[in-house]
Amino acid sequence: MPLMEGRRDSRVKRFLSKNGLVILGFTFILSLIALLAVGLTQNKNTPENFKFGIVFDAGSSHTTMYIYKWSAEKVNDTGLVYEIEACKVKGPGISAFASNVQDIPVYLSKCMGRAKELIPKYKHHQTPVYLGATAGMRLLRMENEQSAKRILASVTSFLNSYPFNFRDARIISGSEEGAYGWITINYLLGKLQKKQNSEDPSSRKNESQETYGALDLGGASTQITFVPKDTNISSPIKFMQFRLYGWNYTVYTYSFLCYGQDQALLLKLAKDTVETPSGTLLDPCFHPGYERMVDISDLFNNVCTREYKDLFPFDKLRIQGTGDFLQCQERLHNLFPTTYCRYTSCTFNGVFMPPVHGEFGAFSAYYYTMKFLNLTSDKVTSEDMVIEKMKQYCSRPWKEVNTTYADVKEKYLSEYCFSGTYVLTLLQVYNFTDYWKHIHFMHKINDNAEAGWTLGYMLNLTNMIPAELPQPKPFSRPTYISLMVAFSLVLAIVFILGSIIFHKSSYFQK
Ligand SMILES: Nc1ccn([C@@H]2O[C@H](COP(=O)(O)OP(=O)(O)OP(=O)(O)O)[C@@H](O)[C@H]2O)c(=O)n1
Ligand SMILES: [Ca+2]
Repeated sequence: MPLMEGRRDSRVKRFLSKNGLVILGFTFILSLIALLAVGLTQNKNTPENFKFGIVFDAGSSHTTMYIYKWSAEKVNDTGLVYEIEACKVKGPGISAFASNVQDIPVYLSKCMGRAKELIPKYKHHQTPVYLGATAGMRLLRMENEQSAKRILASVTSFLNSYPFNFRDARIISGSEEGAYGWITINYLLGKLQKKQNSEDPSSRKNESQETYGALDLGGASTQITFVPKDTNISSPIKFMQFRLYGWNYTVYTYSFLCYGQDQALLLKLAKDTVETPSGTLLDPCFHPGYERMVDISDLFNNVCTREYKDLFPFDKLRIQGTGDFLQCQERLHNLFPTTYCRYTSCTFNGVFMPPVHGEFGAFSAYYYTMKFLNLTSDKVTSEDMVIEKMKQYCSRPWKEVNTTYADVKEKYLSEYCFSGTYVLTLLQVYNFTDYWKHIHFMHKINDNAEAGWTLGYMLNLTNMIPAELPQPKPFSRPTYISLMVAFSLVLAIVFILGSIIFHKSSYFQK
């Protein structure tokens, strides 16, 4: 019996040494293939999952609806958000609806219809909708808080009736407007994510100065925002602190209410009327031959001009253009009192501002005006070049200008002499005189999105800009896959070679 058992044992051993290794090897290779398949499937490119966001910019002169689109997988990277639509709402700014709030649904419905068309239906419920109102509504709130509330309530109930994820409709502050504009342009210019490549902490200071300052000019207010050279100076205005992608920023921002283009023109006309009360105003800021009638009640029935209100023996003002840039500029300088300053440095009206520093992006009405005047090119490197152009442009007869640019809206066209002079004067007051080449007039940045506060607002509210740098993965996906394949192959080859050697040696031993 023991002999029989011994023989069976050795047969089993032989079977195992002959076929066992083959079975094991086969199983091993199958496992490797499975491992690779799982790795590759897990890491393969799935179709991109896009997200959308809607922001209404309810400005003083008009409302625009922006739709942004980005990849859900790359949510914390930067420069990946695209503006896919800028729908201009037909009509004035929302503050003009104080006495006819019932018309707000009709006013906003066309652009909301566009949003429904452009965003896939199954994404509607997760698409956030925000409306931010700026200086026009700030002024209305100062004049009549109830009216401002009624307008926002009507906007809220209308936007809520859509299948989107409506978040809120509110008046944003001037500092928010300035800060979000600064975030937008630096995000789009790649100034924030560029830091990811820097590993040298000593370069932190220089790098933080690399951001662009932001200059925004609207119809009713204007903002200036930048990282000052010296952030340790004592400031009566709290600097804003941001931590973005692992870096700290100390940012100065100020919003001048009533110093947007439209309100500044009213301010100028009101001051002129008070200083030389006459039914006819010879105005150097309009082209020779241009005429416009303005109601005195409209001119002074306004938060920005009411301090000049007086009794006049006429109720209409006739404006007659004389087209003289230098005289226009002299008049505009009167809007910016600079003599009084309690701090180390000021802009105007005694407002603290550190000296301007770094490169600046100038957008909205800065851009519209300078674009029309053909002054946005980088070849315009000095203020003198702008002055020469303005002298010549303002002196052109209105008739000639009107026929040359027949396709430009008359409201805009008639005011480009004024607004060009205003832009130049405002920048002089900010002290950009010897700094002109550092101003970059911009509209759409890198074909991604328009410069303005809306994108920064949405990035912030959807937490798309992390405070800390996302931890980079040790290997990129192609490297990871190649390494997996290479090591699996090496393992397989070693195993096959090993089993052949083992098999042969046990055969010879027999
Ligand atoms: N092609 C254009 C478009 C606008 N404008 C002028 O630009 C100013 C409005 O600029 P905008 O940035 O649209 O202002 P709002 O956002 O409406 O105003 P705010 O930011 O002050 O609320 C107005 O004076 C308008 O006449 C212009 O000159 N040319
Ligand atoms: Ca604006």
